[in-house]
Amino acid sequence: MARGPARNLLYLYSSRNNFTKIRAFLLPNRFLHSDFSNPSKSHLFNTPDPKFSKFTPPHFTQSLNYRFLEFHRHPFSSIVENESPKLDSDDVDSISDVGLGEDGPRKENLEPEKILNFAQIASRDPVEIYRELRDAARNEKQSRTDWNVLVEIFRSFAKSGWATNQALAVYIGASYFPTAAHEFRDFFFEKCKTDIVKYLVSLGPGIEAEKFLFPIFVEFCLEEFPDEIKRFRSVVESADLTKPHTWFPFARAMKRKIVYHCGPTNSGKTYNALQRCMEAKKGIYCSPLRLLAMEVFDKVNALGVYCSLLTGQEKKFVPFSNHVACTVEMVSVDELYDVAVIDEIQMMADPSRGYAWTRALLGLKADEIHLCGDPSVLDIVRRICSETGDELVEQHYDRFKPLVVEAKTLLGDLKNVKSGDCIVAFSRREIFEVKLAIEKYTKHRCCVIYGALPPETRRQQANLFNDDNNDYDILVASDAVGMGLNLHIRRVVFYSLSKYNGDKTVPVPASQVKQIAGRAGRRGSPYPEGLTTTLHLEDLDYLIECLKKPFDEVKKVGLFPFFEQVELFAGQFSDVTFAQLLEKFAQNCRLDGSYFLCHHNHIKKIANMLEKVQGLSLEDRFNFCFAPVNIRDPKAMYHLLRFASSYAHKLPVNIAMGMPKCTARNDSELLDLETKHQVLSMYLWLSNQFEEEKFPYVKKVEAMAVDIAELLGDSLTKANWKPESRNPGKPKLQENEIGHERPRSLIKLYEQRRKEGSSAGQNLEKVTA
Ligand SMILES: Nc1ncnc2c1ncn2[C@@H]1O[C@H](COP(=O)(O)OP(=O)(O)OP(=O)(O)O)[C@@H](O)[C@H]1O
Ligand SMILES: [Mg+2]
Repeated sequence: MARGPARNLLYLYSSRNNFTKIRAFLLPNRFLHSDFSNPSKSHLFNTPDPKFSKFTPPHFTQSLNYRFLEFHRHPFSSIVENESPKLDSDDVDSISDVGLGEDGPRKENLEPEKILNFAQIASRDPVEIYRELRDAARNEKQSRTDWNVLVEIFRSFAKSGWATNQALAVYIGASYFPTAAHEFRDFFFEKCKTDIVKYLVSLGPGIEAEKFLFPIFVEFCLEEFPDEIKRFRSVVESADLTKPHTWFPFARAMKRKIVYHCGPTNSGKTYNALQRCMEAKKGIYCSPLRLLAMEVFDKVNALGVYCSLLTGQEKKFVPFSNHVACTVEMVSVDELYDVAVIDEIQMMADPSRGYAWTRALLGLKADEIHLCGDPSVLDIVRRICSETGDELVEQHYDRFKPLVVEAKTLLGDLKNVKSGDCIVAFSRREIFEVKLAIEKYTKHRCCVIYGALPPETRRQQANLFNDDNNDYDILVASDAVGMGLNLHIRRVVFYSLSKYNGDKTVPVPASQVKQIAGRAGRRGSPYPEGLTTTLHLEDLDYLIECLKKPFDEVKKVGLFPFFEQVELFAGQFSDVTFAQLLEKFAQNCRLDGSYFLCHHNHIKKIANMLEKVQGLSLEDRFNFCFAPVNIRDPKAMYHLLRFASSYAHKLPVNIAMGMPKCTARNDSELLDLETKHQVLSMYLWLSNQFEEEKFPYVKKVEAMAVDIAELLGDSLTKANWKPESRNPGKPKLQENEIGHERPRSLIKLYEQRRKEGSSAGQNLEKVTA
């Protein structure tokens, strides 16, 4: 296809290819982005080609090389990649010459000469445009209408998310961008030239104009703000979380084999991975929960393989053991293992704790690593393995027995519960309401499991439920039941399918519904075939929808900086609090496209509370902030503050907490026991993070924790009172007179209101207020 200058113009306004895309290879920066994101296609642009000669003046290549270096080194490659035009040879060949396209800027009625002029402006080197403006004596006069459009264009530029992101690439920070954009506007207004203004006006306010202005803006910034750029650059470089696989050179030096056991719940993933681990000379099992680490510790030892236990709270060293069961946060990336198991690998995407799984996968020094989990992170694990150079073997599993949905439901009446049922509710309050109602209106007795209970108590309740020789044949549980415990559940009944997320009540995500429902029917239990249903008929459709839904593919997994990285970053600032430092880190850190920075509001809340404690080093603060504490429980927070103060004053940290004498007689006594156990658990955790001599009461605290866990278990088996709320501000569900039936399905209301077109969150808040 012959391409003369006239045809080149038509390329610009092709109807099949949008304007941006085509303009992309006419402008140096766009050109570069293509080059950068897809080196294999770079020949399209780098080879001197007569067909583009009109748009590639000789100095262009020079300026391109310079930019290429800049962008190549810049940290936000993912941003640039996302923005890069996907231009390939087909794009060029398929450009039709039928006329103007829909996507172009207001060009429909432009005369050919104007198009030609604009094409020339669009294709000019921004460096040259910038210099021309800079060297101009003053602005050329513009019409009022054009001026007004120009003002709008610059207003939109200053607020542009796209430009703000792109500016990071040249180390103009997001907080500095508005100032820089403002100065740029003043500069432009002072020097503007009619042909450029006309071209901008033809584009109008929006992304097209922003993309045209941006490279000129960059030239302006490089010349005007070298100090700011330098400062921001060193801040950004010290918050570099890109290429996390390079943080573990020893693991990278190894030839590791990764085996991904991929499948739904109850399909034998953990069983098979553990078998392999037990056969190895030296193995480690990384658990998502303390409870599960304890289960594996017991199981492996019972099978005759010596195994130690390591969690934040306890270190049980078994003599001669070469195996260890630990919580994933505690895994050592220094020790060498033959086989490692990382359970529930999909937790890599957990907004708060994901970093611990990512670290284990990237950093473990093991010849063989077995990952167990659902398929949601399979793709990202493939990507990570191609970066790390590890071999990946995939083993896919199906459920031993399919999960059956009971369409009848409980018809809204808890009297229809049957032996072996697990009723799942999503708040402590609902759990106790359900227990109370079942025990009042039926002959069944209930065990309870929820997140605030110590693992020992959850286990005791699980054993009580699994044991056939007692009346405790119903389990009432929160989502804490979704992972870890070996439970003999015949049927999972969802009391509701909505959950308070700390802000508002929302439907429970499908992946969680699947995980919980999948607990019904376990191989080796008296009920190998699982059933699931809902209390209310109107929730059934949502349950079925969730179970049918394929697993969402995870696009990003969590990361969090090590202390050393935070320390390096802290060196850039003086006079900022630790919470502010974390905030700044989050604003400035650089991440590759497959990673996100884990939520750290919890850490910031503790950091703020500890701000008034003098004498803690940065490292002490960092460690205290990870303490396992319920930030919504003021008593627990008070004890943490007290521990940190004693530690800072170099005093022995004491527990100073009375021991309850008897089981709880009401809900507030039960809440008190829960808090007391959490405080003891926190003490033990801290004693493992800091020098033990600073926490001299570990033995006493361990004994107290065992006693309280027992008291909690005994209290729960007797509990027959109405629940209280630890957090009075939290929305409560409506209660009906007898307190065991919800009046209406929240999910149904949610769906209905969503159909009506208003926002789900607002609606549910109305329902739950
Ligand atoms: N080959 C096997 N022989 C005997 N028991 C098995 C076998 N495979 C699995 N089991 C038992 O089946 C149950 C479910 O297996 P496992 O815990 O490995 O499933 P999973 O896929 O990891 O489920 P989850 O997602 O719930 O963790 C366990 O009690 C396990 O001991
Ligand atoms: Mg498992």
